[in-house]
Amino acid sequence: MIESVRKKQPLVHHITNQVVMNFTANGLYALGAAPVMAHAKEEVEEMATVANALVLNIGTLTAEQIEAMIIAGKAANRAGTPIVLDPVGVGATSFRTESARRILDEVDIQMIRGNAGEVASLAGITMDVKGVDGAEGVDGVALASKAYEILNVPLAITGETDVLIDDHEKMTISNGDAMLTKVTGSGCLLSSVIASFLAVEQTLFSAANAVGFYGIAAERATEQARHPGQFQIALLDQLHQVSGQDVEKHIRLSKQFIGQGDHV
Ligand SMILES: Nc1ncnc2c1ncn2[C@@H]1O[C@H](COP(=O)(O)OP(=O)(O)O)[C@@H](O)[C@H]1O
Ligand SMILES: Cc1ncsc1CCOP(=O)(O)O
Ligand SMILES: [Mg+2]
Repeated sequence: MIESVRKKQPLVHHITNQVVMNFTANGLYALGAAPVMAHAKEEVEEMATVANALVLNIGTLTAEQIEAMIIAGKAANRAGTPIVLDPVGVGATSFRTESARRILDEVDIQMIRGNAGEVASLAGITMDVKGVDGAEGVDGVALASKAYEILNVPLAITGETDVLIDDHEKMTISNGDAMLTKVTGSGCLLSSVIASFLAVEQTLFSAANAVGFYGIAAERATEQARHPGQFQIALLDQLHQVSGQDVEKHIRLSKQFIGQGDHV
């Protein structure tokens, strides 16, 4: 799958937060995609129409930016372009929670990627969320079915184990390294990596492949860099180097088929 991404070099339009813009752009260039950050209401419709995927990330949201996200989202929907929503910090403030829910009401989202605290809050499942980091000790695997039942949008809930869910399947992926939690933007970059893969193939397996690819890159990065600063750079280097064969060989993925009624 990563080889198809590198071949296609998908244009990934981002409306994203101010903290992670540079890191995200570098991460996408490193893996072989083409990022563009375009936020102005006056241009997002045009940009989303030509892009191969759209990322809506509410990390440093403003009222005007949410308007731009809805304009871009509707344009992407008209073009059949996949959209990933990163609900950064949902649950921490009511503005974040209400804005993310408004986006979900007005735009068809192909995948929500967030930590367990964010996804639970978005679904209205009670949890304690502070800032933009996940709630402590929350089991994403247990949360996934309940949250999917409520939100009815494919989910990637990340943490020590990542869980992806749609109508048909639930998948867990246990690649990655805790060092990812020491670098700001590691979740945001993953959302953009998923969007790059969905630009090539709009399936849950494609998103799972993106999560595995990213986790393997992080594992290799920690072999070279034991501290956060070096790790951030090593991660970019590994996103450039990990191959499709590496993913096939090292992905730790388990699948569970979902029959009728299993979500309940
Ligand atoms: N304890 C952990 N061990 C290994 N990987 C982790 C751990 N916590 C998070 N990750 C990985 O870090 C990346 C970002 O996930 P997460 O920290 O949940 O996002 P966010 O930064 O949005 O809170 C994902 O690839 C996830 O698998
Ligand atoms: C620290 C911070 N504050 C607002 S957005 C942001 C970045 C969050 O990035 P991530 O969720 O990927 O760690
Ligand atoms: Mg995040």
